[in-house]
Amino acid sequence: MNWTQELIDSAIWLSQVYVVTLICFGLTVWFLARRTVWGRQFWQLSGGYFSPRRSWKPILTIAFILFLTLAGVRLQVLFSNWYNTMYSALQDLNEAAFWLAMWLFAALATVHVLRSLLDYYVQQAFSIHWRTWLNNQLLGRWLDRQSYYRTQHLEKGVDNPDQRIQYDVTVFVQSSLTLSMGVVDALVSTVAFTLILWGLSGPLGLFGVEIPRAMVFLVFVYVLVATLLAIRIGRPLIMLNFLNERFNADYRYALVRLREYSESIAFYAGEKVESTLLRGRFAQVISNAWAIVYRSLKFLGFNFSVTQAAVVFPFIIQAKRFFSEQITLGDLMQTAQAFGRLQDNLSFFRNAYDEFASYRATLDRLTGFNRAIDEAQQLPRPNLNDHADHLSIRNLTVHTPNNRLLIDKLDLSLTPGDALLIRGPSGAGKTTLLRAIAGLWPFCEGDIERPQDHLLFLAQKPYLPLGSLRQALYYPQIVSTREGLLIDREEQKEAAVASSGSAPQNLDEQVETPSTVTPLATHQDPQAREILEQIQLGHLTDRLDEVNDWSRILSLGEQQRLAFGRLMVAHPKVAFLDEATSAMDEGLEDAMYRLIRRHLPDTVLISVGHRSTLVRHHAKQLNLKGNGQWSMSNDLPA
Ligand SMILES: Nc1ncnc2c1ncn2[C@@H]1O[C@H](COP(=O)(O)OP(=O)(O)OP(=O)(O)O)[C@@H](O)[C@H]1O
Repeated sequence: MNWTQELIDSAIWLSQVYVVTLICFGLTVWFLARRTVWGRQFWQLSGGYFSPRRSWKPILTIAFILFLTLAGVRLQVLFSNWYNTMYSALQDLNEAAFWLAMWLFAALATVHVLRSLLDYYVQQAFSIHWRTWLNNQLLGRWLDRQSYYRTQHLEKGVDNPDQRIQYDVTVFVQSSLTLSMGVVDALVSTVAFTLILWGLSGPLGLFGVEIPRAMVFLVFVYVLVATLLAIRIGRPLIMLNFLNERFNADYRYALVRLREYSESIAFYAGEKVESTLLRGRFAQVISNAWAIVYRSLKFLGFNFSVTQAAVVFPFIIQAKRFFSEQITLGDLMQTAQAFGRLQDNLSFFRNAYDEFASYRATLDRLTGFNRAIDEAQQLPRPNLNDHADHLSIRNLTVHTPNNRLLIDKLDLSLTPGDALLIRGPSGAGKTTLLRAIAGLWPFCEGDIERPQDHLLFLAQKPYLPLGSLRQALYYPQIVSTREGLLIDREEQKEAAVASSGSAPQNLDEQVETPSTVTPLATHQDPQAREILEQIQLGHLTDRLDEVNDWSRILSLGEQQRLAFGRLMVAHPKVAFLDEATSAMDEGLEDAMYRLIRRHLPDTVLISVGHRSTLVRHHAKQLNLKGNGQWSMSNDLPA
């Protein structure tokens, strides 16, 4: 074999095959994206990423990855030829040729290692960019126009959105790449090794008929039959994998809720109920896992048998020609190697069926997620004019999701400095009215005028974000303190480096949790400290920059006072207080309302509450009856 010529041939082969593959790859993607369900799903999710109008980079990178994949195929062909050279040298007892083969191997192996590393790097970099783009897309859509909230009003909501955004995106990107490049690799290798095998195989007599180049035909028939059977056996795995993701996510969610509501559950001593629920969900996971095991046993058992039978097959067929000296030992070994490669390549489709099954399940989940967002955004909204600087409601009718009338044709107008108290029996629709004004409630019609950005809603249990107390106070404004998570990430990197020298131990201890992170430098911010004093949380001024789970540390009354602090920071034009003082004693409640009135004299206050002590802070009162009827009373003692 002339290895100098081989080098030139390889360059020519690579350039020709590259052009052909590039065209075929493009046409196939185009065809699949138009003609198959999953192709359309893929395009719906990622068409934007590959659009040249956005950037040429993704397409160019894919083209480069394709080139590296083909270079890999060519290297395998060269290795196959090398086997022939080496075994022939051994058979001829040609020492010089043997040592030359060793040098050749060193050169081929070096190129192989470099190509593999470059391929790994480019594929990973590409996946990370693609994943970042897709994550931003989904996250943007999920947060846009409150889809994360409104999807709960859909008839068929969306389960485990967290899993879909975090996990499925990663799997989708990785599998798209490995599957598509796997197919290219398998197809091109199939052609290349078929040609090698064609040159090496001879005729075979079967039932009195002589089949020329029998081995090539036999391997194709063999793998084709095996693939068809494997697809039949493996089909149920698609559904089982889909269910596996869902059941695991459901179980994880139940565990997260146990953590979130640990105190309430502990007070109720609700361990039995929780345990039943958790065990029930885990049982689902396990029974599905068994179903996967049994189905995989059949599937893998079949695959293993097919692969094992293929090991001796080429030797048996070529043995006669070898012993009659028609072919050399090198030829025999190359036949076995080429047959093995061909078998592997053709079997790619059979073996990858499993991965393709979960890939389709992932596609279903991601497109289902997108569809739910679209539907949520199409849910009706009241006519919201959010450019006004006052609050005015005309003809507002509010229903429950099952069409029970809550409020009928409400008219209301409030000017700066007004204070309105909404009262009524439980379930009358007080909170729902606030939801409607916020634009969150789809089941209402009418006209609402209100300011756009200067609204603040305080719920009975204020939401405290993850982070420092300062961030909780300024929420929803973004505060430029260093985030605990940032520090965490640095620490994780350090831990990863520290553990790289030895087997990782006690990673839990090496990576600290946010609550034990070194306290951040306290900001000398007089406003925040002053506000804390005014809302009677002066004892917390030195802990403003402590990152902690504040919703667990602060009592409900303290959290409600912190929410009043938010009002003072935000200076809203309209503030909604939904039972926002329920956990305070009457003295504190009075102090908080007076404080707000003193600091925000022009803010429109709309409170929801049952306590009669609230009446004195509100000159107007709206009474909801719960059956659509309502009444307004004005000029109560302020
Ligand atoms: N997401 C929902 N799906 C179905 N029904 C809902 C939903 N949200 C609220 N409702 C129903 O709408 C009605 C009004 O609820 P809302 O929370 O507004 O009452 P409320 O007057 O604030 O009561 P409370 O004083 O007890 O807080 C209730 O009957 C409630 O069950």
